[in-house]
Amino acid sequence: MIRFEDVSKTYPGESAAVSGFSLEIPSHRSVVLVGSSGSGKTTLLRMVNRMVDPTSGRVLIDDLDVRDANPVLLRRSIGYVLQQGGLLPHRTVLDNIATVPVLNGVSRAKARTDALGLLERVGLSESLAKRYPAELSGGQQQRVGVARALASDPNILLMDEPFGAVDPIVRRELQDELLRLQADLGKTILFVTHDIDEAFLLGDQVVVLREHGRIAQQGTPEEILAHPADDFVRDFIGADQAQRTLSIKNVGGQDIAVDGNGKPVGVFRS
Ligand SMILES: Nc1ncnc2c1ncn2[C@@H]1O[C@H](COP(=O)(O)OP(=O)(O)OP(=O)(O)O)[C@@H](O)[C@H]1O
Repeated sequence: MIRFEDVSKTYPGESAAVSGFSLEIPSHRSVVLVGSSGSGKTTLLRMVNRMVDPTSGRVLIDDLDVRDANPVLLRRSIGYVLQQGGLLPHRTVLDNIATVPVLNGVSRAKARTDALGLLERVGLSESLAKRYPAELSGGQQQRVGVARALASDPNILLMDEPFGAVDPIVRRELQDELLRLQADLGKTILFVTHDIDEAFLLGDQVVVLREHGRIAQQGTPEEILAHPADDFVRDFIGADQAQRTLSIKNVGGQDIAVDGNGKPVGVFRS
């Protein structure tokens, strides 16, 4: 469990990036922070592994104040996936994945064998193991980034716009892969995005942020979609947009769903 207790962060010379944010992320669940650029998402995520220390308030992991943890060991114990993969350019795919286990004292041979298993887990062929990051597609790099984050078998995964830089089709594949992995592994995931559709797809709970990390609404995707808290949330989720407004049309005895423009989007099955 991760708990943010009334945390604020003001960077030197700036107005508050985050102001009075509190949230509990239950173990084995995925929570998505979604908000516009500058709403404080990355700042909040980085408070968990102490890449950012709050100006006030505290962050707890299973009742341990992260400020009492050694930052290096804390970071090694938490998986972290970034938008650009964050892979080490001069290390092969296999050694990128094996890096943290080796730092944690696992033998290089075992770490490499485990890394091969992880490649398969994230849907990559073993034939990529000896390549360097620059020899991979963007989507493959992100998969390696996920494998690397999983390598030390962390309880917590922090994911900062991990699929933001790939095209929509690859992005959808990566999202499906993450859902499959999460069904298997049950990690505690804190995921950051500015894409509300991604948030609804991946989050057990979704937290919609306004500026300064203020929570506009938190709930399941269903709750937020069914009952947006206010006009800010309604606008943010596009509740009134044609593609979210569905109705039923009967065509030759078959019920189909059409959006607000009358465009068919699906079929009802009994
Ligand atoms: N190291 C820093 N020094 C000064 N100001 C910072 C620093 N990091 C972030 N900020 C500021 O804090 C605010 C929140 O930034 P943050 O990156 O947390 O937001 P975000 O929601 O993740 O944005 P994005 O979606 O663009 O990544 C912004 O106004 C940003 O300019």
